[in-house]
Amino acid sequence: MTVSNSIKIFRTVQQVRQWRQHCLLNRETVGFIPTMGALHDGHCTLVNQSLKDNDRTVVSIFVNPSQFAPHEDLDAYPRTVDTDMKLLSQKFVSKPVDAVFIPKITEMYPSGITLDVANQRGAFVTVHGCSEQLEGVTRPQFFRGVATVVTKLLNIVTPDRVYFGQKDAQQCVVIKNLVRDLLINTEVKVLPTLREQNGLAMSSRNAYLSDSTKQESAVIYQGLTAGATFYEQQKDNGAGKVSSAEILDKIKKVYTSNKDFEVEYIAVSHPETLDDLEYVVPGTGAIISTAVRVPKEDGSGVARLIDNVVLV
Ligand SMILES: Nc1ncnc2c1ncn2[C@@H]1O[C@H](COP(=O)(O)OP(=O)(O)OP(=O)(O)O)[C@@H](O)[C@H]1O
Ligand SMILES: CC(C)(CO)[C@@H](O)C(=O)[O-]
Ligand code: BAL
Repeated sequence: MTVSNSIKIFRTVQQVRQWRQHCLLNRETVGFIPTMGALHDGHCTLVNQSLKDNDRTVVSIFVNPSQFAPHEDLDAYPRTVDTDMKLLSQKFVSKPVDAVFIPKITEMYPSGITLDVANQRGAFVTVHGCSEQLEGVTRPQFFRGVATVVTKLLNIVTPDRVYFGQKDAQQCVVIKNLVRDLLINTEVKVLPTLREQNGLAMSSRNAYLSDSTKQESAVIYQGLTAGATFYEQQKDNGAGKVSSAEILDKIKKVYTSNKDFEVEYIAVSHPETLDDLEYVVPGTGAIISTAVRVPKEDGSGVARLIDNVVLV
């Protein structure tokens, strides 16, 4: 166990468990933020909330292979541990995070792992619902991989509270389901999406984009906002329910303005089950979510950006 600027860096499960045991003996609550690194201000809002809510805060940085399909960007995914550590030591002036867990793949997957979607050795936690919708259509391995790694991480850290971002809305639903279904004694907190000034959701994958594409990608949130504004207007006019087709229409009109972007899906879904909704009923609300493929700066293909807005 090494200490850097008072932040403990753990590489093994055993080290985290010892530390957690210590917190328990001292009756200290623990907040946990799982990440894949390449930290940005969106991650920092999760960390800040944990620092406020808990006596101790631990962040994990682990690019989890089992949630990537073989053709996805596992190798290219930004790995910036040194910068991440600087940010975690400098950004939070009142109180730094207590610990960072940076395991190797073998530490997290002691029986090995294969990335073959049909036979995912090592990724075995399935969560009912959600896996065949939205993100699950294009990334069938994603939810099994996320559910597996988050279960492992929660088993290791056993935090009082765990923090996720609304940007990954479907992931949040999957994790809430798994915490409930596997009777895990941790409170799941979901915090709002932090955005760039132009509205683009902050994301580690934004590092793939040129400045001009980042500017143009503002259209993603503009479209979602057009849908949300239409919904609010209908609601204000006293509509008992609002047609999803009409909401989608407003969004699509905005999206046609950019021909280089390929819209993978736009969906109006139930906020808890993520089932497709024909109508949105005020009070129950909905999530409008989207995935858009935009050109990468280095010409090596496309980056897949996801975003969503919540209707109430
Ligand atoms: N803009 C944001 N606002 C709030 N939370 C965020 C934001 N971006 C990511 N998070 C949350 O941070 C946690 C760790 O996410 P991750 O490390 O995958 O970063 P990311 O920016 O989502 O990366 P990616 O580009 O791979 O989607 C997740 O719970 C995620 O939802
Ligand atoms: C939750 C998570 C850390 C699991 O690898 C990842 O999916 C992420 O960063 O959103
Ligand atoms: N933040 C989601 C992680 C992923 O896209 O793999």
